[in-house]
Amino acid sequence: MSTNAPDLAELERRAAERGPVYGEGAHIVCDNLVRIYKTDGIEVVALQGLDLLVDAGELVAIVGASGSGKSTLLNILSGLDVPTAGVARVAGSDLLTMAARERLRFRREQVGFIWQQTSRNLLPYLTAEQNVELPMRFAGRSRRERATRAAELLGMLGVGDCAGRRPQELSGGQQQRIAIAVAVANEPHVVLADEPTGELDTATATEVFAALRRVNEELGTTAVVVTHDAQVTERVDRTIGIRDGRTSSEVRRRSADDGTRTAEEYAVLDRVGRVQLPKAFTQALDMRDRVRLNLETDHVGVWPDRKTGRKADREESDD
Ligand SMILES: Nc1ncnc2c1ncn2[C@@H]1O[C@H](COP(=O)(O)OP(=O)(O)OP(=O)(O)O)[C@@H](O)[C@H]1O
Repeated sequence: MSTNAPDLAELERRAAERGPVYGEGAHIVCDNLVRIYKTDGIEVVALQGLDLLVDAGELVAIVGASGSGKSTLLNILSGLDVPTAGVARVAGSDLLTMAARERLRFRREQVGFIWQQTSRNLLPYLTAEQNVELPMRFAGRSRRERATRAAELLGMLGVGDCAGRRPQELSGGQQQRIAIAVAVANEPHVVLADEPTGELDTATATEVFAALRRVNEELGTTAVVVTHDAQVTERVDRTIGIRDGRTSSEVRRRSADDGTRTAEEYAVLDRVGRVQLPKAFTQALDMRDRVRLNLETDHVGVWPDRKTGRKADREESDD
């Protein structure tokens, strides 16, 4: 062995010198997250190295084409599904290494989930109030505490008058607002919603999204919403685009002092320096296989490779 090899103390010193760990301080951390489904010997890579950071108290929307991996991501973050590889952490809980008992507790107490299908969120034979109390019963809360919190949440979400009614006696919008109350009953760190307004008309969808926003603002619950609803994406500050199982783009919206909203689109730069160019850009310039890069003082230029770009071929044959 070379006498120059670093000893243990030196290796520890070097490790301590490295910068902060990726996602340190973030509430939700996905680092190179992979989920492969195996059915009948066929492998489907639903997530292929997805990176995502969400801060505590944020409300973010996730968008993407059908099959891009949105539901897979939410199922992992909610503890329903286990990733194949990578890192997934929610409020400090490691979703890869969690034991079964911890996972059950995580699902009951740390996250709340709202499904698109109103019928999936509530038990049909219980009243709205009983539905909200149920997760608190599982968490061992007293009868009085359960009743007080259920009444507070239903009132806050504008469905206090529905407390004694069963789901079939309620509209879709009322059911979804009660589902939000159920999801946050145990004061979870995070609420996850998969197309919560997907089955609703525009006016009702607005009310349901307003209820979700209220929970985010007033209770401080971090919220991640998968949606196709432009109304939702226009109202959140951050919309994350997923393409082929990876985070590909991000739109940040800000409100100016006069109330107007401005949107800026970003591409995601991952830790190893990869950027996914939007399909519209690569198609417009016929970029494929490889591109030429140029470092300028304040930006990086990306050009189609003259040899592979079909337009370039045509231009060359025209010369
Ligand atoms: N349980 C499963 N077994 C096998 N393949 C699956 C399973 N769940 C999802 N997939 C596959 O993983 C990929 C991602 O699916 P996912 O449901 O996460 O996409 P999505 O973006 O939520 O789509 P949609 O908007 O249609 O709901 C798809 O190719 C899908 O067919």
